[in-house]
Amino acid sequence: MKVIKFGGVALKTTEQIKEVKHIVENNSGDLLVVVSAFDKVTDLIIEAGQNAVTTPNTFMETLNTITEIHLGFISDLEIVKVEIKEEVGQKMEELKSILQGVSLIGELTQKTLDRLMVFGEQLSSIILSAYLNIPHIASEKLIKTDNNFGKANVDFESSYRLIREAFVHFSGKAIAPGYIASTKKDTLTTLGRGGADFSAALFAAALGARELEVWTNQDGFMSADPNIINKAYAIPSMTYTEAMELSHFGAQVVYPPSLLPVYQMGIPLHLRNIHNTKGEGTRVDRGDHSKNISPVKGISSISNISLATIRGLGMVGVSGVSMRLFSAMAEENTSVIMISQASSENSISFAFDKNKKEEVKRAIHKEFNQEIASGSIHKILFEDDMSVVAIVGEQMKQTTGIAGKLFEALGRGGINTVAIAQGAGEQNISWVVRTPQLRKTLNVVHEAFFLSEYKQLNLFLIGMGTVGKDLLDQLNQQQEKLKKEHRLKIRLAGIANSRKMLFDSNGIPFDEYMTLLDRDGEASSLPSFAENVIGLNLYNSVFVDCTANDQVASLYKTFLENHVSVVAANKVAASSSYENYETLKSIALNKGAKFLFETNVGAGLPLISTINDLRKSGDKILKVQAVLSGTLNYIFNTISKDIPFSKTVRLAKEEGYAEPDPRIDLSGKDVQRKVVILARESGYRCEDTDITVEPFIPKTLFNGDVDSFWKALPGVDIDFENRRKILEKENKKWRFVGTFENGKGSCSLVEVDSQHPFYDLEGSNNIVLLTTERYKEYPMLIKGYGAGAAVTAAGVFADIIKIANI
Ligand SMILES: NC(=O)C1=CN([C@@H]2O[C@H](COP(=O)(O)OP(=O)(O)OC[C@H]3O[C@@H](n4cnc5c(N)ncnc54)[C@H](O)[C@@H]3O)[C@@H](O)[C@H]2O)C=CC1
Ligand SMILES: N[C@@H](CC=O)C(=O)O
Repeated sequence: MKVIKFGGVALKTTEQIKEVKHIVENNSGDLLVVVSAFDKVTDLIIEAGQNAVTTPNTFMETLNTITEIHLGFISDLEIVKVEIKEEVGQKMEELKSILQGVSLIGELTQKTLDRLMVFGEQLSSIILSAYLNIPHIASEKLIKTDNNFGKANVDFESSYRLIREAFVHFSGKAIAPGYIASTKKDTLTTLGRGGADFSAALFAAALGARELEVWTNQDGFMSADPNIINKAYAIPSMTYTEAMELSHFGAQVVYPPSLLPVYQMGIPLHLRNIHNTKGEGTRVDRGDHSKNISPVKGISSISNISLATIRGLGMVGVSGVSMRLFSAMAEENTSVIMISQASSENSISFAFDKNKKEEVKRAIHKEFNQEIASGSIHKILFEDDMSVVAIVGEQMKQTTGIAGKLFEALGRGGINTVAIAQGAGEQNISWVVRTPQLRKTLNVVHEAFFLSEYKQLNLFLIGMGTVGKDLLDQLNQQQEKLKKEHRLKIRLAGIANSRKMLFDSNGIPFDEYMTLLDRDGEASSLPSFAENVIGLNLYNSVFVDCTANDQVASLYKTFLENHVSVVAANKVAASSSYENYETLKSIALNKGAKFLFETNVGAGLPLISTINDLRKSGDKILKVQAVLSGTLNYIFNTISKDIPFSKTVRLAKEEGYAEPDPRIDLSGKDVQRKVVILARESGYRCEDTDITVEPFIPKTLFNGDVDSFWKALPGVDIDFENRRKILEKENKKWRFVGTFENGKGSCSLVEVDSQHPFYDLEGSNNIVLLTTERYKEYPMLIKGYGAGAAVTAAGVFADIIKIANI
């Protein structure tokens, strides 16, 4: 014998019902088909009952809809038996007269509601019996319950006996309505919403079925809620305990009480999807599932939860507090979904359905009246808009590090866990989060336990000039390699230039971003960019700043506070006031985000990271002497009798070395910023006023706007040429040198001879001499390209990858 159950969602359309017929016909051997009401019918019956109470006769409209649904199926399924139409007509008359009674009395008791609701399953089983051409069995006569109407408790012994007696000579196929039952005195009852699963499980258990197959519109138990996680997949197999745990914490695949009868009798449960009949579904049985790759089987979650916390020193060491609390909840018929109690016992928190808040309040105040009055319970706190999330798996108890991995992932995702619980059975860890963080929580945990094959970063980039564009090209070229060799996926979730911005949480293709930005982008606005980044709430979000803009730099604080890491090519933030620099660093630390700006000094050269590594290993930076401007070094290497100073500046701009506003380079400001950043990273509380700058061109050039600067610039060419000739004769070179010692420093143009370590410094190269306690006599030397699109973009890229920790 096999039992197959079809839920209402699998009985939604004529096509689905035709599929049901295939499934039934393809099952050879003895078969019992258990059915729910047709889709939506139970809800319509409840609606009709409620209408009957409030406004007499308005139920007729709903009743007509119910009639139409059933007659519609009879006609579409081409059921020609006249008796079926008559039987359905009779049932509808019966239903109507009960509704009229409800309307007259103006009251709808749970008992009467049960009386109404049985019609759904009765009608569907009558029609399907005719369509499938198999006999119909009256389940209500075989499943016996108490009179707890609405969700009656099953009398297993009597039910099993009656079912076995009814089937003693059975062979072939039959159909039975699910959900409905009756008391000892034959009063009709129901088994609770979803109870048709339960009926099927009772039949399967009583008859020792070889399998119970349940057809819904889902592929089975999923690794996480597929409405939230689009990468969720069906779990092929699991134990009864795992299924029970997942169901308890919100996985709505099978009605949880149904698991007990099949578990007790060891009957395999197979969950299938009517929309995917070829799919494997999920098998729940006593088999050994320990060979599964992940010890965590699935994640489930329940929203619409409230959390109550009771605090009081008077609870410490007092026995029976929990017992009293939960008995009080039981008296109010309130189910406690999760409990968390600190070992100090001075507080206990529990999660429950938010609709039960009044009952919970009443129960606490009634039970702990005296303790509240005496102050031994001093605080009762209710928090709404909560969700409970659980990871479930029987193998979790044999695996160390699950909790560590879970809470590390949550921490990195910036998710605050409000309460935590893990039973001694170690088959689940459940925790409470605020509902707005639920989506991110599920993503983070799903990735940590199920998709750890790939790590994903979500990038948001502002600035698509020299550096930004090159970065996007490099990301495009490297993406496959990163996926293959490092299991890292980089998703471009948002971009902006000064005109437009575009977001797509599924990823903007790296090779099409400009076309898409132009076509679909909205007007650029920094506050709205930040709102989008934070609103999207994607895990592993990274903001990348490839502008030189101070307004963009002012967004970092908000990003870091919201656990979005920041990678900045822009030097404004790290060289702003020490207070701001320190604040950003400490927010990043506290929020588990990263604030990285390696390219702020020496472009792609590993300067900041080297200084950090030296300091972490106990070294102390004593002095730094450096050439830090790619632009200036290029200018002083390029200037000649044929190429005047003003032209070298233009060339530096064209080469992509100069700042968007080249006056920042020529004024020495850019080098001053870099020295400030190096001093700070070396551990000194340095402000820009601690680093003096000696200008080498007249300050008047910096008055006015950039256009007037370009116009005035050739005015200094003759003076420069005269100075250059003398320098050439002396076989010297100009180097703009930045230096600091003990947190104080300077930037100035220095003439170096061929003996000087900075003499041979080609093109736009930078050089840095680090004198430390360990590198004292022979300072450490770092040298190489100090500006330019490719090397800077590569430096930004390296910072991004550091965030992924691969
Ligand atoms: N070019 C280089 O060699 C290096 C540059 N950097 C830094 O990288 C940053 C970018 O430099 P480049 O790419 O060379 O400059 P760029 O001028 O070529 O690009 C900057 C881009 O930012 C855009 N932008 C400015 N404000 C914006 C806003 N509010 N919203 C959207 N977009 C905005 C501009 O339209 C421009 O396209 C600068 O902070 C620079 O100091 C750092 C190391 C080396
Ligand atoms: N304008 C800068 C670019 C790098 O920081 C320079 O020329 O060094």
